[in-house]
Amino acid sequence: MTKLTQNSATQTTYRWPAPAKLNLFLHINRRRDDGYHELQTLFQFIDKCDYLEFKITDSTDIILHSDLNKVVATSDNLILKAAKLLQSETCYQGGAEIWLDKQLPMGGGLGGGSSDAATTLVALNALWKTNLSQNKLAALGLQLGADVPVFIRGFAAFAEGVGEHLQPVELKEKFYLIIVPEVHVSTAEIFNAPNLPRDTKKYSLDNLLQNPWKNDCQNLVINKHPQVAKALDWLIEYAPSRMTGTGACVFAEFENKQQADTVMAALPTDFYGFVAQGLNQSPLSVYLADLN
Ligand SMILES: C[C@@](CO)(OP(=O)(O)O)[C@H](O)COP(=O)(O)OP(=O)(O)OC[C@H]1O[C@@H](n2ccc(N)nc2=O)[C@H](O)[C@@H]1O
Ligand SMILES: Nc1ncnc2c1ncn2[C@@H]1O[C@H](COP(=O)(O)OP(=O)(O)O)[C@@H](O)[C@H]1O
Repeated sequence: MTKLTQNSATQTTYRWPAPAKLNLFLHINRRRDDGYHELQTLFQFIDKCDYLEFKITDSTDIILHSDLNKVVATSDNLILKAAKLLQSETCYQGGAEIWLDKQLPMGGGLGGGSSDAATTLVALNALWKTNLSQNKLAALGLQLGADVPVFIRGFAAFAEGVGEHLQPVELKEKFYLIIVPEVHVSTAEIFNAPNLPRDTKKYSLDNLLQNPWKNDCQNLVINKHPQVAKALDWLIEYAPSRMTGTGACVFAEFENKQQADTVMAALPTDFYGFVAQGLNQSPLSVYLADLN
């Protein structure tokens, strides 16, 4: 991975990865009084990432350079929210310029926005030398989204609660063919749907690992979005396949890269997809360890 790069302002900066995740299974156990849902889910990272570059500035402004500014309002951007949260929490007196190289599809259940937020917290904590512990960063991350803590912790994990109780797991690092249907699925809309199943029984991790894996949001999304159903129908002919998160991306799992590449070569031209490997350690935590 190239670490040093020349950004548009011709400064030499570091290129921090913000990897995607898959939910290898996703069970919804209960709706809490605050509207959030208790889940049991299995997170694994994949080796497909957004990349962020940071320059520390004397002014307190936080400036983001990205095409994303055209689609996501500045006030909603999780990168800016993360940087401002860290700044106010630590009373840091400077700011930052940030460059985002967006590679991950948005709203696909791959967690790109949450991962960008986590990388921003981890990178600025190092560059600003604000020295917050990982526990503190994960707690700040949770204020931004239920998925942010796993990206800060950096290990594949069995998650409970709303996604913040994390237990490390060693999984096979399989290869996945991921199809990105041309549809944006809103996480809030799925969780608010009256017919979402919300009563899957809680099981022990051992039990869950030994039984077939499923995603409780999948049927709802398939019924709403024929593009997701079509992608899954195609994939399932080749290998065990499911949806990640609240969709819309679907993935098939393979023991080796050659098998995944062979099916990828047969992908109909009206689908967009890519092959990625599952990772038990996040590229962000590998990167941080190499820097230190
Ligand atoms: C369900 C998951 C599984 O990974 O799906 P994806 O979003 O990646 O598809 C995540 O936990 C999502 O996490 P994240 O995307 O950070 O969600 P948040 O911004 O915290 O919440 C968005 C909305 O989803 C609902 N929500 C989210 C998480 C949760 N455990 N229960 C909920 O009910 C809430 O209505 C909330 O307003
Ligand atoms: N830096 C960011 N990257 C992607 N999406 C972002 C970002 N900041 C805010 N968002 C918002 O978060 C939503 C969900 O993004 P994303 O994490 O890609 O999807 P998902 O939660 O389905 O995995 C986007 O549709 C967008 O409105």
